[in-house]
Amino acid sequence: MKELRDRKVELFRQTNKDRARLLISCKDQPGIVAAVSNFLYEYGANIVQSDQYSIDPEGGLFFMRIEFILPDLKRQEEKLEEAFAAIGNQFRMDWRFAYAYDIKKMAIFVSREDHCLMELLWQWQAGDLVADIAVVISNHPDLGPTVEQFGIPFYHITVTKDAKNEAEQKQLKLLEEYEIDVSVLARYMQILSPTFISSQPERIINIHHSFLPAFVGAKPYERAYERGVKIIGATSHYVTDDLDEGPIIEQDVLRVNHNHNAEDLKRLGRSVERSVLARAVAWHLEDRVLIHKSKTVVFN
Ligand SMILES: Nc1nc2c(c(=O)[nH]1)N[C@@H](CN(C=O)c1ccc(C(=O)N[C@@H](CCC(=O)O)C(=O)O)cc1)CN2
Repeated sequence: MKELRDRKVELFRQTNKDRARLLISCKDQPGIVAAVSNFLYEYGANIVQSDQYSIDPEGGLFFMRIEFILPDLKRQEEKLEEAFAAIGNQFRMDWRFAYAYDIKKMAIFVSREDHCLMELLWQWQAGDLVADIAVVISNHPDLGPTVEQFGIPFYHITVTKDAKNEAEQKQLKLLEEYEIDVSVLARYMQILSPTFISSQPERIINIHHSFLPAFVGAKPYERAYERGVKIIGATSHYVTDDLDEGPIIEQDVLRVNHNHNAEDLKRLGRSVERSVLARAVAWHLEDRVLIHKSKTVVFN
């Protein structure tokens, strides 16, 4: 299976060696699309996907994701970005280029529940999730053997209420050592400190096992059962200091009824959690998610 994955990743790299994405947000005004598309045309690029969105009522904000092919891209990266700076300045843009061949390094944090972790590992092993899953970190030892079967390093770092900071320092050291681009909390049941979050801004993705904003925090299924809900759900969001209130990337729901107890809700919810997290992670890896204040624009 490793050979299959390696072949798929290498094929992805070859197929996408000239593919780049340009992500833009700025104050909406006439001429942006023309200026950007003309710049790419004059630079010899072929635009293969272009999405944009304007929020008028909230002060006229413009968001754009444009995907293009530019022959011999790797050699032109620096000059391309230097040349685009003039347009960025002209429209006062927040902008960045992302390159498909820069496959993101991912850390997965997990506690004891394995379903979200396994979904990511299965998709990664099949080559469907294009990431370099460099390390799995857990506050429990249970999933070590499972992870190591995939050939991925596993670190058990105990987290206690009295020594959370020490644990986080060890975690952060690993993220630095593995040069992690994105961390995924796959049912990781520890609240991260502001210090930890600020070291990875807008690069920590969580799966919360409820249809937020309902049932923020711990034990959402038990609370949903007590409330007598007819729908359960899952929400994937970026992690911020405000628990489970970060920008939402993806959500989904499932109908339930009076026949289902709390354990049934957990069982039924697991499939929703897995698919919601996998979509959210894939969109982040493909640079399809733009964040604005407490919300996202997802060009999927
Ligand atoms: N700063 C943030 N940290 C985390 C977030 C977040 O949005 N901001 N999301 C959570 C995930 N989560 C629900 O999805 C969650 C996890 C843990 C808890 C909690 O109360 N944990 C206790 C310890 C519980 C235990 O030891 O089993 C705690 O940390 O004190 C609530 C919600 C991940 N982290």
